[in-house]
Amino acid sequence: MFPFVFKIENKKMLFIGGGKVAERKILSLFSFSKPFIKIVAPQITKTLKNLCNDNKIEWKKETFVQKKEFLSFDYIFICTDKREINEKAADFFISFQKEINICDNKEKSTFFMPAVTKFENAMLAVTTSGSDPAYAKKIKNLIEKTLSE
Ligand SMILES: C[C@@]1(CC(=O)O)c2cc3[nH]c(cc4nc(cc5[nH]c(cc(n2)[C@H]1CCC(=O)O)[C@@](C)(CC(=O)O)[C@@H]5CCC(=O)O)C(CC(=O)O)=C4CCC(=O)O)c(CCC(=O)O)c3CC(=O)O
Ligand SMILES: NC(=O)C1=CN([C@@H]2O[C@H](COP(=O)(O)OP(=O)(O)OC[C@H]3O[C@@H](n4cnc5c(N)ncnc54)[C@H](O)[C@@H]3O)[C@@H](O)[C@H]2O)C=CC1
Repeated sequence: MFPFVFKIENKKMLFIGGGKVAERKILSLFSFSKPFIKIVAPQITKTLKNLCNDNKIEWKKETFVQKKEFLSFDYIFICTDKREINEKAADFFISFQKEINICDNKEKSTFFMPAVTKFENAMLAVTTSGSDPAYAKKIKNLIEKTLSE
């Protein structure tokens, strides 16, 4: 594992599932940059619907099925509340060497979302590589608080 910093401005990101976890990740991405984001899910949160209405993201209102068109995305975030669906989707994208982040499967994920925050001239990302995400959040909050004092 290595904590690279990627330019994501013109990248295409696919979200499978648009619930609370997807919403948190999308807001986190948007607080740094403006990638192209498309969600495939039968239902999405109110906040995500608002982003759609403002043309900030796109929403395909359907359950996920494996399609070649999804292979044009650079990063795939798999965040449904159904473990078997997540796993099947993950295997599909892995077979095409895609970068994938799965909300409930750190073993199969090829990248993780760190706990992040932004300062005027710096950004902070804390990760435990999946071993304790709540701890990553705690350290981030602690450093954020200390630096803003
Ligand atoms: C592997 C990873 C994959 C990924 O999602 O990228 C992953 C996986 C899982 N998280 C779980 C639980 C929680 N995750 C959070 C919070 C965050 N989780 C984030 C990242 C990651 N989470 C990646 C590893 C990153 C790392 O370790 O460094 C953060 C840092 C970034 C973000 O998501 O934006 C964000 C904080 C953002 C912030 O506020 O700054 C909280 C706390 C809370 O929500 O307040 C809880 C409740 C914890 C508790 O209660 O103990 C579960 C169990 C689910 C279940 O039980 O069903 C799994 C699944 C598993 O472990 O397999
Ligand atoms: N990575 C992390 O930080 C965390 C991960 N989790 C995991 O994330 C999972 C999802 O959590 P929430 O977002 O809170 O759930 P949620 O219930 O809010 O959202 C689930 C989303 O999946 C969609 N969905 C369901 N079946 C689908 C299908 N076949 N195709 C496409 N979309 C489908 C739903 O329409 C909805 O948009 C949890 O089950 C848990 O395992 C939970 C907490 C933190």
